[in-house]
Amino acid sequence: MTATQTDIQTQPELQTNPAIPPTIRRIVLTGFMGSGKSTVGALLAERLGWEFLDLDAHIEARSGSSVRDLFANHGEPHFRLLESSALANALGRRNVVLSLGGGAPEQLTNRLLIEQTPGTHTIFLDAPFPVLFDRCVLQAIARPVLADPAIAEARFHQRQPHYRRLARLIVDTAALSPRETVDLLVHSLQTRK
Ligand SMILES: Nc1ncnc2c1ncn2[C@@H]1O[C@H](COP(=O)(O)OP(=O)(O)OP(=O)(O)O)[C@@H](O)[C@H]1O
Ligand SMILES: O=C(O)C1=C[C@@H](O)[C@@H](O)[C@H](O)C1
Ligand SMILES: [Mg+2]
Repeated sequence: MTATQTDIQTQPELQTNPAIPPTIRRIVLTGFMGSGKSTVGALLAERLGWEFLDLDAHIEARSGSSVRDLFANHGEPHFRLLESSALANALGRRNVVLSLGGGAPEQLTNRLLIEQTPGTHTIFLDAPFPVLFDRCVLQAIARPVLADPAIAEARFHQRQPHYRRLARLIVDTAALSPRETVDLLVHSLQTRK
């Protein structure tokens, strides 16, 4: 553990409702499947006292179907249309931590929406593909895009530049727990000028 992480964990004032710059109106978490967007997003929202919105759950609520059924019954292109529409809707909210699906930044229109919505602070949760793959295998969540690991790894590499370009902050989560990742994010947000 680094000195910075130790310092963060021993500062009790960082634990609840930390003040972050008022110019940040929403935090968007991006990264590949298994990077922890949903897990970290929920914890971060709790720490900030903000709403948490998971884009996959938002799509499921709006369509009345699971992500798995949307892929299986209508195909990925249809899912991507619903994802773009749900994203546009979600970006209208303030004081929200929005966790994207891993593929949302593949679409140019989605990247433009994220970049051009004022007050949006995007954070890229990164880790090497094998780490992410192992995390996903341990979870009982259906991820259609992981069905063929070789294709999934190719998409991981294709997406990396998009994740990076969108991000104000990039965090390598490979050696961190979800809690340590949140501590790091809160500290970074608080010290942002
Ligand atoms: N440092 C970490 N940060 C976040 N999650 C971690 C970390 N280490 C291990 N994990 C675990 O990895 C899994 C990440 O799953 P999660 O569903 O949050 O990923 P995701 O990025 O939302 O994936 P998807 O794009 O498929 O929605 C969880 O089981 C979480 O506990
Ligand atoms: O990386 C992807 O393409 C996906 C990630 C998940 O969050 C879901 O949005 C869906 O399974 C597709
Ligand atoms: Mg998720």
